[in-house]
Amino acid sequence: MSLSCFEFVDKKSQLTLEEAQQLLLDEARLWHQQQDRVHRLPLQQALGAHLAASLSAPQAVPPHTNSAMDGYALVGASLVSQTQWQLVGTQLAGQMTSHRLQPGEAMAITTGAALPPGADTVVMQEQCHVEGDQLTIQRAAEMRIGANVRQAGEDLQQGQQVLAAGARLGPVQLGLLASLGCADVPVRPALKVAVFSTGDEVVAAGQPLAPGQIYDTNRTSLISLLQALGCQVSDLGILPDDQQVIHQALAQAALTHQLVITSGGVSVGQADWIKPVLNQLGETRFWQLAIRPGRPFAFGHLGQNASGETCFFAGLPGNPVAVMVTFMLLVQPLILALQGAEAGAATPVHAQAEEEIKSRLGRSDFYRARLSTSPTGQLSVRVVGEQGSGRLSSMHEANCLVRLDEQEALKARGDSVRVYPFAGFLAGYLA
Ligand SMILES: Nc1nc2c(c(=O)[nH]1)N[C@H]1C(S)=C(S)[C@@H](COP(=O)(O)OP(=O)(O)OC[C@H]3O[C@@H](n4cnc5c(N)ncnc54)[C@H](O)[C@@H]3O)O[C@H]1N2
Ligand code: MOO
Repeated sequence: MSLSCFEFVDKKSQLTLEEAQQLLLDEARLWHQQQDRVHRLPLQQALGAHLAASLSAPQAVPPHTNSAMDGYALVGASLVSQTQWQLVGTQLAGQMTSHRLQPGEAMAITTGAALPPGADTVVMQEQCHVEGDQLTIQRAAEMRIGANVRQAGEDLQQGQQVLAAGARLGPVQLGLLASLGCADVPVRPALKVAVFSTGDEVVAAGQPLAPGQIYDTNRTSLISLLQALGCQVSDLGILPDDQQVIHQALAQAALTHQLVITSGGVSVGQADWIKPVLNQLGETRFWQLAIRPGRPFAFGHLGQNASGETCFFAGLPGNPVAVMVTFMLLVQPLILALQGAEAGAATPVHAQAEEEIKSRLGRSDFYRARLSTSPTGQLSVRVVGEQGSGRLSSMHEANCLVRLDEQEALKARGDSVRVYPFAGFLAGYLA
């Protein structure tokens, strides 16, 4: 809890967002050089994981040339010379006839069935007429040779790189690997992350509130954000504003995790113990950023865990919106990098300001806002709701953050502004 009434700020010691992001990515790169963590997961357990190695197609997809329609397979050149074809059998999906079709012959075929030898064209059933074993085709001469046929390897060729190392495995990527017959994949193991809330005033949901107390918002937000990134999360509860207890709890958590995250107690108040404890247990790599919300943000190391790996620490501010914003801008890129992702921090898009926007202070200001698309495809954005960093309800109204830097103190209506859509952060698979 911050009890100090004065705000003394040494602006020179505050990193910009980009400086902080770069430092986090450098730390993650170093960490990866020190250990080569790979394990194999069955495809259906690999959602959200990152590939540890690039993967090439062991075989072509589709493996055989096949029909895209239910209909009749024939020799395409015969469409101009014939008016009738003799039906010589049926090829269902999963079957493989050895009969080689001659120009005057046709074979009934279903969607997905391999083309019989000699055939190169399929005519849709709806354009055909069958009597006995004789097939006639409406406007046969207008048909395209090669119509309704999917060539072997037209989706993926054998040996072609399908996914690069670091790719995030979402539903699309997992489907692609399944189409190649992969039963399991080499991935980076899920990051083990411990989450604490801190503060004497903070109470877990389900308990009665005494005067002066509030419910714990941040643990729930953080745990769900971490789960969406595929982390293995330990919910370690709420710590009181007590240096000894915090010291003990962080030291213990550092033994079995790769990242420990706290919220609250990271500012300059009399009861803010996070920074001193971080310095006792390990080291602070940076503290205080030139962003709002989220200036008090501590990043560092808590020494080594029981596996000999560096255990990272992120001390987020207590205000619930500052938690969300610093997670999106800083913790998420760190986690993605530690989990071996190829993508870095989210990049902004540009949109027209629907109204004037003023920056409030000499740092990067992130406003909760709503991004819309006009019928002509023009992106526009307006700030929504109250911007106090304790006011989570305006986060719910918003679908993006608008960023105004120190040198962009005022944006007029119609000016272009930088926007970070939540979809880019929260969907994760887009990263
Ligand atoms: N003199 C100064 N005071 C403050 C500064 C500063 O630079 N100088 N920075 C302000 C900013 S910016 C923020 S953000 C806060 C961050 O302070 P702390 O990280 O020490 O956080 P607390 O003081 O513990 O809490 C802030 C606020 O958030 C509420 N909180 C805390 N944890 C939770 C939780 N789990 N769920 C819901 N709400 C929580 C807490 O009750 C406070 O209201 O410091 C400013 N002060
Ligand atoms: O981190 Mo604070 O007020 O900038 O929310």
